[in-house]
Formats: sequence, C-alpha cells, structure tokens
Amino acid sequence: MDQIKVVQAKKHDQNDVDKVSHFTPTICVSDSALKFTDVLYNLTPAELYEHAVKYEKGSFITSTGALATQSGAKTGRSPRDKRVVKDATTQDDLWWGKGSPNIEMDEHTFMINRERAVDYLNSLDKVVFVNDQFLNWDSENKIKVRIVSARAYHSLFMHNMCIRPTKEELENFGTPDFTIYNAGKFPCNRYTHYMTSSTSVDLHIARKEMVILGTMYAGEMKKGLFSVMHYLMPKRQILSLHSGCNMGKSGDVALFFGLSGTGKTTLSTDHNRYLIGDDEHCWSDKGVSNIEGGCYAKCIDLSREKEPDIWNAIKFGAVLENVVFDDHTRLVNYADKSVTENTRAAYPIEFIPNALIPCVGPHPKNVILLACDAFGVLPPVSKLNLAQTMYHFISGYTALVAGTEDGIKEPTATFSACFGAAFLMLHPTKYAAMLAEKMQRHGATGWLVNTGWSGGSYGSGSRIKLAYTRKIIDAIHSGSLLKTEYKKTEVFGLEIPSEVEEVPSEILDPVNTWSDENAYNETLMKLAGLFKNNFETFTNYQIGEDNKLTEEILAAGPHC
Ligand SMILES: Nc1ncnc2c1ncn2[C@@H]1O[C@H](COP(=O)(O)OP(=O)(O)O)[C@@H](O)[C@H]1O
Ligand SMILES: C=C(OP(=O)(O)O)C(=O)O
Ligand SMILES: [Ca+2]
Ligand SMILES: [Mn+2]
Repeated sequence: MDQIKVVQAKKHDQNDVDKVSHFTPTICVSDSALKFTDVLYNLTPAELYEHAVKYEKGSFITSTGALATQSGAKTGRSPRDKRVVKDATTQDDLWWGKGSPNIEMDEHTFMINRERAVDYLNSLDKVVFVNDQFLNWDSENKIKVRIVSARAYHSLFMHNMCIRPTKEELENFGTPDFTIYNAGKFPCNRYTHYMTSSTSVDLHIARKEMVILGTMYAGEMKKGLFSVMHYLMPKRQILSLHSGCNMGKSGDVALFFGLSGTGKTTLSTDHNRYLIGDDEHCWSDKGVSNIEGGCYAKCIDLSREKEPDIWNAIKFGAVLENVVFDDHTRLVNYADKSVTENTRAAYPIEFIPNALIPCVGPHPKNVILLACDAFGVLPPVSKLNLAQTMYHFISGYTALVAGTEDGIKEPTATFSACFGAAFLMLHPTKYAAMLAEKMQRHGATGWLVNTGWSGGSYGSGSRIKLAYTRKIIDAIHSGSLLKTEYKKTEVFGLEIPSEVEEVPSEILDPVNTWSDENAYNETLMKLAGLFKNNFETFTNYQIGEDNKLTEEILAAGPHC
C-alpha cells in the first residue's frame, strides 16, 4: 500500500527555502524510473504562500493578505468531463444513464489516465505537494483523504477545505481511505477511449482514487470528494447533503439546500447564528455534521457592508481564485468579472467568528430550499408540507441568467435532482427517501425561499434584496413565521404568509409586484410547464417504502 515515511521537520535555515522536504515518500505509483523525489507534506499556509509566489505564475498577495491565484482556462467545474469506472459493483449500485452525472469509463482507461497524471507529477523538476486530511466532523464516520498535487495553490485550497489533522493525528494517519492525483495542469489525451476533450476527472470507487487532468479549477477536488461521500455515506445509512447548515443560540439547526449561486454560503453565514458549514453535510442518526473544514464563497460583487463575515475571512491563509486586483495597492476589485463571474474565496471555517467547532449539531428543525428564480414568479417564501418538500427537493430548481453578455434576457431554468445532481452517485430517489424519513422522524419543517427575482423576470424586475431574504430567514429560525396566516397560490399550491417582520407585505405574493398581470400569469404557466416536464422522469419511481408518499409527491407539483 502507498505509504509516506515521516522525517522530522527541520529547524529553519535561511538558505533552505527551496528544500523544505520534510518527508521521504515511498509512493510507488508508476513503474517508470521517475519517483516522487521531493514530497512537500502537509505544508503550512506560510510555506505554501512562498512556493506559490515564487513558482506559480499569477500568484500574488492581496492587500488583506490573501493568496490570489489563477486557475487557468477552466474557471468552473467540467461536469461533462467527469467519468466513473463501471465495474461489477458500480454497475448495479450507481445511477447511470439519462440525467445521471456518472458517465462510464473502463478500468483500463482509468489506468491510462492515472499513469499519465502520475508520470506528469513525477516528472516535475520541483516537487509534489501531499496533503493528508480528513472529511466529516462526525468522528465515527471520518474519512481519511490524501491529495497529491503539483501546485501550492491546490495544496493550500485543500488545507483550507478539508479538516486539518492535529500533529498526533498526522503521525498516526496510516493508509488513506481515498486519494486524489491532481495533475490538472497537464491535459488528458483526447484520443484516449471515452475522452471527449483534454479535461478528464476520473473516479474509481474500488481503487479509492480520483485522477484530475486538464483543469486547475480547485472546486473540482472538493466536489469530487463530495461525490465519493455521496457513495460512502448512504451505505452507512447516513444522508449526504448539498446544503449549508447553521444553528441558533437555542440549538435549532437549519439546512440550506440550493444549486450554485442560490445563497447556501451567504445565508448560512449569519452573524447571529453558529456556522456548521456552508456546502456539504451529513445527516446521521446522531444529527448533522459538516464534511469539510472550510468554506468556498462566491465573491462576485462581495461587499463589506452586506457580507462582513465573508469579507473579513479573506485574510492571510485564504485563497482567492480568479479575482482581479490593482497591481500596486493589491486592492481586490470584487466587481470585476473579466476573468470569470465565478470568482471564489476559500478559507478555513474558523475564519468565520461564530463557527461551531467541532462542526456538528442536533437534528434539523428547518429545511430551507433555496431557488434563485430569475423568472420572478416564485414567492419570496412559502411553507411546504412534506410531499411538497420532496417534490421540490427532487426537482432541484433554479433559474439564473445565462450570462452577462448583451442581449441575454431569458432566464434559463435548471433542474438538478436533490439540488446537486452533479454529485449524486445513487439514484435521486434513494436520497429523497432518506430525507423524507429523517424529516418525518425529527419533525422538520420545509420552506421554499426564492432568492431570485421580484417585480418581473430578469430584465424588468430585480433581485430580491439580500436584507429582505435575511429577514425571511430570521422569521423561519425564530419560529415566528409558523404563527402567521397563510394563503395558498393557484398553480403551484404554495402556502404564502401574509406578513413577515420588517419585509414589505406587498412583495410576499409576486403577482402584486408585476406591473403586467397577464405577463405574470404567462410566465407562471411557463415555469409550471417546465417543472412538469422535468418531473416526468421521476413518475415511474417509488420513493421509499411507502407508495402513498410517492403518490402524494407526484400530486404536490404545479397544477395547470
Ligand atoms: N436575496 C439574496 N439572497 C441570497 N443571495 C443573494 C441575494 N441577492 C444577492 N445575492 C448574492 O448571490 C450570491 C449567492 O452565492 P452563494 O451564497 O455563494 O451561493 P451558493 O453557496 O449556494 O453557491 C452571493 O454573491 C450573494 O451576495
Ligand atoms: C464549488 C461549487 O459549488 P457551490 O457553487 O455550490 O459553492 C461548484 O459548483 O463548483
Ligand atoms: Ca520530481
Ligand atoms: Mn457555496
């Protein structure tokens, strides 16, 4: 098995900055004469900064001390280039085919890509970085991960995003449960069987390995491991969740589900509550636990006033991906989208002042489904019954605007099962059944919150003020929203409250905010049609043991 021999860290020597190789590796990964000669093992942020600034083009220290880096051509994930090895086990276990993110590859092709990645990593004249870390704050279900990478930025990113071991834990680390070989700077060979581009992200469950070629976007590593957790955890009757999570002073836990850009990170980071995590969680019989040790916030248009906790977390140790800054002052311009709209900050969770360490909590009281509805027809908040919660969870709707180019006025609807189809390994109904069972058992209330448009679709209306969304969320947490009056909407059958403290009541029913009622009705029917069309794939599946629940869920969608 792969092992790393530990050599004692040396005292600092002024002339030795290049060679802080604390470990002699014996990772036998290729039969080529090349071996990982210089392994930089679990370096500290300061050491990683020095490597990045010295050797990696585009790495700079910003005015607040963060490490600004560039991910190259890929500035977001590449779901069409993800492959999963189909073998005797995964063939029956996994979700394959239409709608599934798991595109098959065979073992042999995986080994070709693996050898390509390993030989690339071996051939570097400098060094490779190795991180040994953990996933999951639930100590009984902790997973040991090893990340082998060529860039200091990737090593620092994972240092921030995974759980950092103590010195003792590292000494007794042993064999990892899962290993990533990140050779993202080097392309895959697109003439290799199953490949369709020079990017490939390959998962081999039985070998417990992932290989990355042709993309340096760091989120690929964290979300790759999330896929692995979506396989491992349900086998232990633990539900993995693409959600943020926080807890109030009285111990009330809320989950925030939603696709990218809907507000998981923003709304789970709440100055009045304890942060459990912003993106990936587990729900076991004991309660919730964060999978990660850090947060990965979108930072486009970030402002100190609106998001002070995230703003202040961008300091020494944080990684800033693809942001633009002034050459001289190194002040970051968060409004600049010239590299990408998907600019990111990755920081350890303890950079948020009220993070709860260890990141675990009791069973959730509220399950909040976030949708950024650029059509502007979903209410800012509605209370859901269990069947509706499951309907919207399985639908996984959001609609963002396609881009920022001129002329794009039409929002594009996205449906992503369980608000994270890209990371599911099993069929969506497996996760849905587990969620229904847990919500029922622990009496959690479901909510649908539209963090998107109001007063018209994208182009005529505007995005709901973050301050209003926060007030809505406050009312959910405090329980006051359970006490108000509700009315049911026609098409979607959603229960909308008549009032929410400190939110103008007229915005609560979207019809009031549109100047053209016909246009509103047309858009509403259009969205309802998209929901129905999307749900057709699921009508043949039973959800859980209970046929009654399945029928209720099918009936909980829009009627038109
Ligand atoms: N009403 C709102 N609710 C939530 N987020 C909003 C709202 N209006 C604007 N935003 C912005 O939308 C983005 C949400 O992104 P983020 O929280 O990172 O999403 P996720 O974690 O779900 O990918 C942030 O940049 C936030 O400032
Ligand atoms: C990191 C990602 O997720 P999110 O936008 O949900 O934070 C991603 O999709 O690349
Ligand atoms: Ca080497
Ligand atoms: Mn996020």
